[in-house]
Amino acid sequence: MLLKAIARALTLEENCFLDMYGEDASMLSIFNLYPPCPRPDLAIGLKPHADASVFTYLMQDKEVEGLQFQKDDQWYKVPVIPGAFVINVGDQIEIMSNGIFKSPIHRVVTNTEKGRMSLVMFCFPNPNKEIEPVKGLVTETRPRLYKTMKDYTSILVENYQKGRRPIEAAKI
Ligand SMILES: O=C(O)CCC(=O)C(=O)O
Ligand SMILES: [Fe+2]
Repeated sequence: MLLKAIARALTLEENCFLDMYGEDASMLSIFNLYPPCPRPDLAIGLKPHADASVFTYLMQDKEVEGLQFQKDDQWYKVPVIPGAFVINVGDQIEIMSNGIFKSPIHRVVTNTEKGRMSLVMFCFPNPNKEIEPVKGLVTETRPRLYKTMKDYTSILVENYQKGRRPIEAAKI
């Protein structure tokens, strides 16, 4: 649905993202638990990162804030809206859209009072499937910015603990 909507928003053939994503895609679900922290100034809940997924569906704690997104070197809080999903664009949409959709940097901060829980669901194509910028988004004025990639999750694993963004490995 979302992939079709993105294609239509860019006036592209509506299956162009979906065909690359494939029918045997997977979803990885993780519960995150952030206990209260006596020194939020010293300890981060989740360090700044961008998601390696195509999309991420996030169900936040219904009471406790903590998620922040970075834009122009500033951090912006995501408000708590009980029952709402936050849908985040991951690195693989950045690649497929040739950089039109950006996979944003985000982090989770702790607080002294309350623990926080979240449920994240990452959508990944099959690791054998190749992803690359869709043809309709590569033009003379907007050259191709990313390589053809496969098994992007393993590129994340190679780079994450070294503090490097996996998307850098995909850039031409
Ligand atoms: O806990 C959250 O609100 C966000 C978690 C997150 O960004 C992640 O697991 O990638
Ligand atoms: Fe994340």
